[in-house]
Amino acid sequence: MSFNRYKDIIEEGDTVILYINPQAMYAIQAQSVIENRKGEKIENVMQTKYGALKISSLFGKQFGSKVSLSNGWAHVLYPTPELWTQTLPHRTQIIYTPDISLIMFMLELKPGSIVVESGTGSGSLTHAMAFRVKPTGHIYTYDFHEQRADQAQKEFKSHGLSENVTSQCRDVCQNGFSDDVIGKADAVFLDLPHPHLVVPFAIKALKPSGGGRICTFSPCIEQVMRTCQTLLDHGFVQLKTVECLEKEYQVLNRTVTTFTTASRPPPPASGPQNITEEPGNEKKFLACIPSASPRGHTGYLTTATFLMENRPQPEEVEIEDACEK
Ligand SMILES: C[S@@+](CC[C@H](N)C(=O)[O-])C[C@H]1O[C@@H](n2cnc3c(N)ncnc32)[C@H](O)[C@@H]1O
Repeated sequence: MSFNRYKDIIEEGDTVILYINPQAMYAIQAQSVIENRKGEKIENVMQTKYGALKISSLFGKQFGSKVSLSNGWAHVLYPTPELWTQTLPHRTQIIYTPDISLIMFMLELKPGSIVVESGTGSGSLTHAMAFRVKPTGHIYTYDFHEQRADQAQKEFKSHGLSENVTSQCRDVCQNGFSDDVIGKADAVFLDLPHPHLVVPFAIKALKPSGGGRICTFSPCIEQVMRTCQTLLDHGFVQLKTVECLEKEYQVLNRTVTTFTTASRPPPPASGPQNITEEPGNEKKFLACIPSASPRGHTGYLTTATFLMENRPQPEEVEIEDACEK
């Protein structure tokens, strides 16, 4: 299975997105047999709101086709990074597609880019970035939580992304990035509690030619202020902080009844009135209506460019101790 190369037919071991409707989508591992709690091998049957699905019934089916559930139907889709972000098992808070698109745009990622990322978290952003920089680019991603780093590594492998992603367990606030990335990165992305502590290490990771980009994701403005000050102190320029707020519109059929002066019913007396609308006064049209519950704040994205000539001398830079924070 590979997110990188499309295939047509579902086989054992593939990751498949079971799409019932926009609110009910599941990432499933196509395995015919699984172990139950007692360690016994049993047939893998998935339960959904619309009934059961025998996973082995998917083998040989084409991605995109319609499949029967015991009380309905669904479509089986090929996994893309966007669908994965909507269905992945959450081990942490994750970054969603609207922020992801903006991050990749602001970091100027393209095929061949080398990116250093921390923390890996649930790997939502990593999948999208790996897809963007393939076939020759690479994402080096770090998380200090051992199980998260291991699980992410397993997912990158099973999704065929190992050629484009290296995942390591490491505390980047304390120890910076590993030696193999020093001077290699076109871009650094930080989504962890103290991004300002990582700025000096980010400089080491960025290409010495300069012009490298950094982006940090921070849920609160105090963290943004601290990060911006540190970026300025370390020679970054073109600082910009943005917040990505998605406003969704629904396109719906609507009907309004218009009244001419002659056909307008008299003002109601007391009690309920039975107003019958005259034919010909109804107007049907397509309306564009803002969603009743727009998505709210996720985080602030701060980007900046590193200029080599602005690089501070070693004695000018103090690397703060993470333990003091
Ligand atoms: C919010 S999650 C990242 C989510 C990720 N961007 C995604 O889209 O799935 C933050 C991660 O940073 C990791 N982290 C926090 N401090 C760290 C540090 N000092 N070094 C490395 N990882 C760290 C946490 O373990 C956590 O998994």
